[in-house]
Amino acid sequence: MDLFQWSLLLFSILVIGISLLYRWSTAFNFHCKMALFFGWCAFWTANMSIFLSPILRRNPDNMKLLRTFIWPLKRFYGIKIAVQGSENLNMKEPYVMVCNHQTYLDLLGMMEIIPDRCVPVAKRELLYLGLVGHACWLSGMIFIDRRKKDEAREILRQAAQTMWHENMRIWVYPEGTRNKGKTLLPFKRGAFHLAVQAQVPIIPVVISSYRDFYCSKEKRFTAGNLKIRILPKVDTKDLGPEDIPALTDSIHKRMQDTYKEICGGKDVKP
Ligand SMILES: CCCCCCCCCCCCCC(=O)SCCNC(=O)CCNC(=O)[C@H](O)C(C)(C)COP(=O)(O)OP(=O)(O)OC[C@H]1O[C@@H](n2cnc3c(N)ncnc32)[C@H](O)[C@@H]1OP(=O)(O)O
Ligand SMILES: CCCCCCCC/C=C\CCCCCCCC(=O)OC[C@@H](O)COP(=O)(O)O
Repeated sequence: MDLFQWSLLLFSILVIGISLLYRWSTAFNFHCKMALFFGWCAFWTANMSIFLSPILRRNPDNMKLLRTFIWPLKRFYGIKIAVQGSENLNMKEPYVMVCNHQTYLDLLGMMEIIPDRCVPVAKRELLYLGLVGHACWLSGMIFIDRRKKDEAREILRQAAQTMWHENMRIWVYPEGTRNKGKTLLPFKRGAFHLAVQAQVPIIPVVISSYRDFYCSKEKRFTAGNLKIRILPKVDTKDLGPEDIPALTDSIHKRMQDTYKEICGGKDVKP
């Protein structure tokens, strides 16, 4: 091989090496940040469960603790969260909040705006995460088994009865699961039945796409900006079960349009 061929070979090795290193370091960075996320949540919930359970009773007020624990995470990650429409939460009465669900990181956005005495509806599997589950239970979260649909509806019916009595707000991810698609999934009806049964307003919340700074498939997680838009309340007064399909569809459409708007006017991949 002459000098030119040697230098070509060396150059190719360098380019491949640097791009591999970059890929590995991006993936390494991603895994470290995700480990921090789960480790952080596990650490604080375990502390809450072990040290505070003797003095705490199951109460939605304990959500304040989870909210405080989570708060520093966005700083570590360099995620700037811009909230629009927070005035729409200035209500004393109970309400149901519905929000789109993309990744576990939605917890950061949720805890940024979740009002006092508001608890999420969560999948029952969370309860089985030991001390994490216990802390969630202590915070008054509502657990449903998504496979036992009748039981889930009954749990929500009971929640509807206690919302006024206990002055509670409830946060539901109406897509029912995390969604990495370009558009919102069709909504499950539980949140809307809940609001109609309790005769409380619904407040739609939309979180913008994470794709600029986070993608689990590409193992990419950098600093970035997130927008949260809280939409005006939708009244459910005098609505009955027959109105639920139309109510669900109209809120889905508003949230879908808002998602598109806050993601820069285009369908995007989170
Ligand atoms: C440091 C800090 C750490 C913090 C760590 C932890 C933080 C943790 C945060 C946790 C975040 C965790 C986040 C998570 O875990 S998200 C996952 C859990 N959450 C959900 O799944 C909520 C969304 N799901 C629903 O709302 C479903 O509807 C349910 C599960 C209730 C039923 O499922 P199903 O598949 O059956 O629902 P369908 O909508 O297709 O409806 C089918 C039919 O049933 C009718 N129907 C529906 N509902 C009701 C009702 N209530 N009363 C009377 N009827 C009702 C409906 O009209 C329809 O009938 P028709 O209209 O076609 O005739
Ligand atoms: C480096 C990995 C280490 C893993 C250690 C696991 C220990 C668990 C520690 C902390 C748990 C934090 C709990 C975060 C819960 C976020 C709730 C959530 O967003 O659940 C997803 C659910 O809405 C929908 O579930 P699916 O999309 O149907 O599934």
